[in-house]
This record gives sequence, structure tokens and C-alpha cells, in this order.
Amino acid sequence: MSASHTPSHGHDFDLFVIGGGSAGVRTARIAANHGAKVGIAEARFWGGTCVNVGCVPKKLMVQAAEYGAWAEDGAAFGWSFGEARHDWPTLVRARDMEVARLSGIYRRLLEGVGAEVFECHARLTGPHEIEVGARKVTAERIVIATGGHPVRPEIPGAEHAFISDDLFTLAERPKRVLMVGGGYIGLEFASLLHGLGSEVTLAYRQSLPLRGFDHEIREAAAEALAADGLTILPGESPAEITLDGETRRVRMASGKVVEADAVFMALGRVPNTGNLGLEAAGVTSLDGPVIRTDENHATNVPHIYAIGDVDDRVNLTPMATAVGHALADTLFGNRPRRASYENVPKAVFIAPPIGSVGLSEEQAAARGPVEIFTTRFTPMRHSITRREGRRALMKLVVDAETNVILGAHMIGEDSPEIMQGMAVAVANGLTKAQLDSTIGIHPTAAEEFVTMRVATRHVGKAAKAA
Ligand SMILES: Cc1cc2nc3c(=O)[nH]c(=O)nc-3n(C[C@H](O)[C@H](O)[C@H](O)COP(=O)(O)OP(=O)(O)OC[C@H]3O[C@@H](n4cnc5c(N)ncnc54)[C@H](O)[C@@H]3O)c2cc1C
Ligand SMILES: NC(=O)c1ccc[n+]([C@@H]2O[C@H](COP(=O)([O-])OP(=O)(O)OC[C@H]3O[C@@H](n4cnc5c(N)ncnc54)[C@H](O)[C@@H]3O)[C@@H](O)[C@H]2O)c1
Repeated sequence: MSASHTPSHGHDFDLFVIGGGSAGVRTARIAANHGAKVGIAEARFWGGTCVNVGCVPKKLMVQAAEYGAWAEDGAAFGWSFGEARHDWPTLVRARDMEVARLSGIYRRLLEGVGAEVFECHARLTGPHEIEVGARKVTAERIVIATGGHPVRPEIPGAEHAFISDDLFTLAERPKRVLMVGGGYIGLEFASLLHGLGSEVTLAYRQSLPLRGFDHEIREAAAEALAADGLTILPGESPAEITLDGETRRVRMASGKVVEADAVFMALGRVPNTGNLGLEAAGVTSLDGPVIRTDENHATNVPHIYAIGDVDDRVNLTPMATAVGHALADTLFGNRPRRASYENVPKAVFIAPPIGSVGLSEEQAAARGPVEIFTTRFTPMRHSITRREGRRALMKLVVDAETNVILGAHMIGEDSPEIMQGMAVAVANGLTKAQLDSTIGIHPTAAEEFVTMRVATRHVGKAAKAA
């Protein structure tokens, strides 16, 4: 259904959305579907980070990297191929075509529901007024969904380093790579470039990567990457980068020097709130560059909302789209609801990948007594291939008093696919007994989640606080 009714209060639009990424496009599309007159501005690329320089091109490159190991492993099963060689330009062409296709779909979806699209930077010039290119428009409600951008460290020579966006414009694969950062991007980019044939060193500040994930999973991730052949440098952060011809020499704070053809900084992202006119609109609910909102996603100006990465809560695409959808239903669909930030499943696409939902062992143990069930095994395929670094770890965190499953974690092949199903169980408060009564699918790794019978250990406070 396209927009049909006259916008209220004499404004040009019922809703104006700034930012055409995961959050903004979903909000605009659903609001327009509900009959609102919607305008949306995108300065750079429809579909935003996820489609253009995030989830999508990254996952295609992760998949590209998997073939090398599979081709090598095939020998153990009797396969022989010619000499393995990866052609970077072929991957780049295929990846960019898919990205362009998806980005085009996003734009057409918006036009299809009757939203007016603006391909330019948008800036607030008043509480209801937005400057879009050469035009000024007004809207009854405004949604800020401007996402974020990668951080650059303030160290000498930082300009010689790449940020995550740059991976998607490289004309050739760098031979020696230094990846700095122990978060999602650092690990994923390190693992995929290694899989495509680069010599990769991964440096991170803490003793383990992936802060916030279950400790045992963090340990297993570092072990898996090292076993796969990456050089891991824990406890390191960069202090200076100098150029020596084409070589980047990175001096770490410890004094250690690493040489590489390409250095990537994967040190987190900052919300895009500069040059947005927040002051002119009266938006002051800021914490540095982060826009703070209430439980309805409203800023201190009640008709101006901020959603997606710009509010820095859970910076994942399915969260951004869920929040945008719920907000559009609430404002224009006569269906008030909120997306839940509880039990959001997560994946880290390294080799082997990580899937996780709910509380880590440490978080759960801080709340009360918990039973921990774990299993570690070599997947059937790798009993044959003998490939190092592919052992799986699966783990359940269970409330010792109620038997409710509080968390499920896995590192191992297919874990993101498996974890989507486990997220249904955890998000809906299922018990361990209900998992146990579910019949497994044999032979799979996933069946381990329904066959772990004996607790590995009991941890946590002896009794919950009343
Ligand atoms: C390398 C990488 C890999 C990722 N992988 C995953 C993954 O596997 N799974 C996952 O769930 N998440 C992943 N993410 C995170 C995910 O991409 C973000 O959480 C998601 O894109 C956030 O959506 P958003 O709409 O808030 O912001 P964005 O998608 O960043 O969209 C914001 C848009 O607003 C535009 N904009 C900004 N300011 C203005 C302005 N003033 N006027 C007009 N337009 C403006 C920007 O150009 C941008 O297109 C990844 C991120 C990165 C960087
Ligand atoms: N698979 C996925 O779902 C996926 C993939 C990529 C990105 N993302 C999203 O994008 C966000 C951004 O990713 P990211 O990896 O850039 O951020 P991140 O917050 O996950 O990790 C940043 C890392 O950089 C470290 N760091 C920061 N400053 C440093 C310094 N000066 N020296 C050394 N280390 C430093 C931090 O300790 C942290 O480990 C993620 O938090 C996530 O929400 C998700």
C-alpha cells in the first residue's frame, strides 16, 4: 500500500528518516506501508553499512575463503584438483555485483511503497525541518538512523593504516597483513584474509579476543586461529606506523615491531552524529557522539527518534531492523510494541565460526547457581582430514534452580546456523529438560545440544538473592 493520506499538521512528511541503512530503510518502508507519507535521505549507499561495507560483502569473502581449506581437505576423501590458486579480481567482481544488486533492491523497495527518496546528506535545521541537498522539507516526526563509522587511532602514521571499509576497495590481496583489534571485525577480517592466502598477524590489547563473549569460547577462538596458522599477539596495541617503501612498520606500545604490506585498524565504530544539526533541532540527549534515547527510542525531543548503530546499544543488523519495524508499527500501524534487547543471538564468522546466545558462564554465575554443560570434539569430517584448528566446543549455561537455559555457546563449523535454533529455545525460556526430551538429528554436531546429560561443573553464588 502506498502513502495516500495528507500529512498531518501541515508538514511535507509524516515521517522523515535520515539514513538509508538497515534501521532507516526498514522504518521508512513499514511506515509507508502503514500509509504514512515518508521521506528518506541516504548520503552514500542504499542498504547502508551491512549491505555495502559490512555483513554482506564480508560474508561473501568468508565464504570465498572456505573453499581453499575444503579443496585441500578433499584429498583425504579421495579428491584431487589442480594447483590451488585464488583470483582476487574474480571474487571482487562477484562480490560487488551482489552488493550492487542488493543495494538496488533496497532503493526500489522504498520507491515501491511510495516513499520519497533523497540521495544526499541530510541535516536538521530545526525541530521539524531538514535540509536535504538544495531543499528544505518539514516532517511531523523524524528518525535519525545514521549508523556509524570506523575509529582511527590517534597515533603517528595512522593514515598508513586501513579501516574496515578499505577491505572492499582493495585491488589486490595484500601478502602480509597486520590486523589490529580483538573484536568482531578484527577476528573476521584476519580469518578471511588468512583463508584467502595472506600471512596474517592479529594483535589485540587484552589477553583474549572478543570481550563480552563467554571466557571459554574466547580461549577456544584464540587457540583455533593460532592452530589455523595466524600469528596471534595478545596484549599489544599500536603506537606508531612508518612507511618503508611499500612496507608498513608498526611499532607496538610494548616496543615490538611488526612489518606488513597492509595494516588494518579494527578498533570499534563511532556514531555518525557530526554535521547533523542536532543542536538546531534541540537534541541534547548525547553521550559524546552517541545519541541517548528512552525506551521508546525518543531523544529528549519527543518527536525525534534515534535507532540503529547511532544509539550504540546492540550494533547488529537484525536488531536495527527489528527496532525500526517496531517503531514504525508503533507510530503509524496502531500496533505499539518494542523489540527486545534480551537474548540477541550473535555470530563471529571466523574459521571455525562462533555462535552465541544469552548469558555467558561468567555473567550467569554472577547472578546465581548455574550448571555448565560442555562438550569438545573433533567434527567427523576432520577425523578424516586431520585439519588443525577445527575442534568444536559446545556449551550450555543452565539455571541450577529453575533448569531454564540461560545461555548457549559454540565454536565450530555451522555454529551460526545451529545457534539460530538455540536462540528460539533460550529466548523463550525453555528448560534443559525440554532440550533433553528433543530427539537429535544424527549424525550432526547440532545433536550434541540435546544430548549433553552430565553437568561438567556447578558454579555461581550458592543461592540467589531474594
Ligand atoms: C565490517 C562489518 C561487518 C559487519 N558484519 C555484521 C554481521 O555479520 N552481522 C550483523 O548483524 N551486523 C554486522 N555488522 C553491523 C551492521 O552492519 C550494523 O549494525 C548495521 O548496518 C546498522 O544499521 P544502521 O541502519 O544503524 O546503520 P548503517 O547501516 O550504517 O546505515 C546508516 C546510513 O546512514 C547514512 N547517513 C549517515 N549520515 C547521513 C546523513 N546526515 N544524511 C543522509 N544519510 C546519512 C550512511 O551513509 C549509511 O548508509 C557489521 C558491520 C561492519 C562494519
Ligand atoms: N558478525 C557480526 O555480527 C559483526 C561483524 C562485524 C562487526 N559487527 C558489529 O560492528 C561493531 C564494530 O566492530 P569492531 O570489531 O570494530 O568493534 P568491537 O567493539 O567489536 O571491537 C573493537 C576492539 O578494538 C579494541 N581496541 C579499541 N581501541 C584500541 C586500541 N587503541 N588499541 C588496541 N585495541 C583497541 C577493543 O578492545 C575491542 O576489542 C561490533 O561491535 C559489532 O556490533 C558485527
